Amino acid sequence: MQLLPFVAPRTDAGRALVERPGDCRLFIDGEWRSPLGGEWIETLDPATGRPLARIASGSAADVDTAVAAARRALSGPWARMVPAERSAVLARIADLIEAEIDALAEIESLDQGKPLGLARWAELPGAAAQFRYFAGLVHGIEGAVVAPSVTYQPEGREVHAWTLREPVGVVGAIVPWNSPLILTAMKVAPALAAGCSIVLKPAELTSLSALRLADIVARAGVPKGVFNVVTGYGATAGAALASHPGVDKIAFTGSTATGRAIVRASADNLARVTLELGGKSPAIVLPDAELDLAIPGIANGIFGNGGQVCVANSRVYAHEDIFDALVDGLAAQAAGLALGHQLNPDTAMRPLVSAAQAERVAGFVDEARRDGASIVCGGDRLGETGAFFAPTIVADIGGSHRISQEEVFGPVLVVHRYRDLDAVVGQANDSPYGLAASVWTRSFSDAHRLSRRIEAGTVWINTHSMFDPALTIGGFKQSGYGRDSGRQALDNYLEWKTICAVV
Ligand SMILES: NC(=O)C1=CN([C@@H]2O[C@H](COP(=O)(O)OP(=O)(O)OC[C@H]3O[C@@H](n4cnc5c(N)ncnc54)[C@H](O)[C@@H]3O)[C@@H](O)[C@H]2O)C=CC1
Ligand SMILES: O=C(O)/C=C/C=C(\O)C(=O)O
Repeated sequence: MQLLPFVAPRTDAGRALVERPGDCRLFIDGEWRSPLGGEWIETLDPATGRPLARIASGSAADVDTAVAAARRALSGPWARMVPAERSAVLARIADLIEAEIDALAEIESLDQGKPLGLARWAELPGAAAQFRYFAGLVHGIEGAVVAPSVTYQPEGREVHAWTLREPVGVVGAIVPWNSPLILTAMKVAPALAAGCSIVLKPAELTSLSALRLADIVARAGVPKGVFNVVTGYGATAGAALASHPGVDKIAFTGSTATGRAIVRASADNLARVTLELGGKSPAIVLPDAELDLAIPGIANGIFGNGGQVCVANSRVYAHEDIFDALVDGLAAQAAGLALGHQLNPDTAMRPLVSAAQAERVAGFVDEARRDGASIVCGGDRLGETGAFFAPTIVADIGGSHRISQEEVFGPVLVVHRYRDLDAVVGQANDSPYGLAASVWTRSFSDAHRLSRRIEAGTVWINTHSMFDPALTIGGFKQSGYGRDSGRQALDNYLEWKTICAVV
């Protein structure tokens, strides 16, 4: 298959990555610093395998320095800033992301492999929107006046009590590589809004947009030490941050296995932890579904961003009356997706984040094939670097097979046929995960009843993967705990303090 070719970047930032790969240092205490251990990691364009930059490989010593800076910053001007000022700084971050969005989009697209249009028109506006939304919520941080019923106050005195919200302290934010800047914004915006200081550890494959964000955050007026970025591997920089006694809270998005490791690493410090983990989200298609909506919606939910989306609808349960029409329609959508370099404006299906990820995805599909599954379309790695994976539909495989149960994190859809709606709810819920689901039907009453029975943090009706800063997102079961986005996310970064006074 012919892949759409590389197209030269249009911004200075994009051209610099392609033409002059340089070194990207750590951002600690308001300064760019070389890693103490002197180690670097090469970051590649996943489509071509060509180097874009070297990022610093942060060590435990770098994490120590960053956490110390973040602790000092907690008693600095950021914590004392009045809400209107802090809100204005967050809004300025949003303004700067928007002003520099073309450069940021090329950085994100080249580094991560996502189509330029997805970065430019969806994810980066989404990142700016997170900062704008939490800029608004800064004004809503408030406690309550409480009327206690205690009877043991001294004669003639009164008891007055009230609650305050205070920043939780130093936040260690660890984010993955699938949607780097928006997932970073989902942690950093509410943490800043709450008055916390932050040490961010981006994914080693995709750190470039986080480093550009550090520059933006500083220019927006966030004081030094409040926002620090330590790039590096999970096993070194990530593990050091997760176990650091100076960190009050860990906010993590990534795999369930690493989520467990983070809980273990933070246990001795009893750091507060929120986890947005893996998923195996089902789409349930009823016999009366509008296929004109369901086919492109489900195709986008699994093939968009190469299926590297935590909420991707990687399992479909289609009623037998519409199964063939749905699967034919999905296969036609898959066939219409042009694979190519992420900067090519005609590319719809991008390379996966790395050749290793494509290899992992191929492992799932090959195993299903060996176990008797039908490969309706796709099924193979493509391209010079092997990072491309064709959009794939797998049928005729049981619900307990690994490909129906585990997070593949690639453009691979498993389709199951059902007859009985009650039984299909059980099948949809037969998963260790509970991140998201969708229901496709013309009957709002069926959709409403089903959505109450599905074990998932989000249930979409006649759509999938619809994100908004105001809509909280997070998992049931082993998809994690705590929430990103929405008012609920702000709570992750705030403590309650009770004041009780005899007057
Ligand atoms: N649900 C989601 O949003 C994501 C799910 N995944 C799943 O995980 C699979 C493997 O991808 P990985 O890159 O290995 O995911 P990962 O969960 O290990 O990586 C996410 C982040 O955690 C960091 N990390 C890794 N080990 C760590 C540790 N011991 N302590 C602290 N931080 C650590 C990484 O450096 C990265 O910044 C994917 O194929 C996919 O199935 C991966 C990324 C996101
Ligand atoms: O585009 C958005 O607004 C959010 C994207 C989020 C993901 O890709 C994810 O959580 O995996």
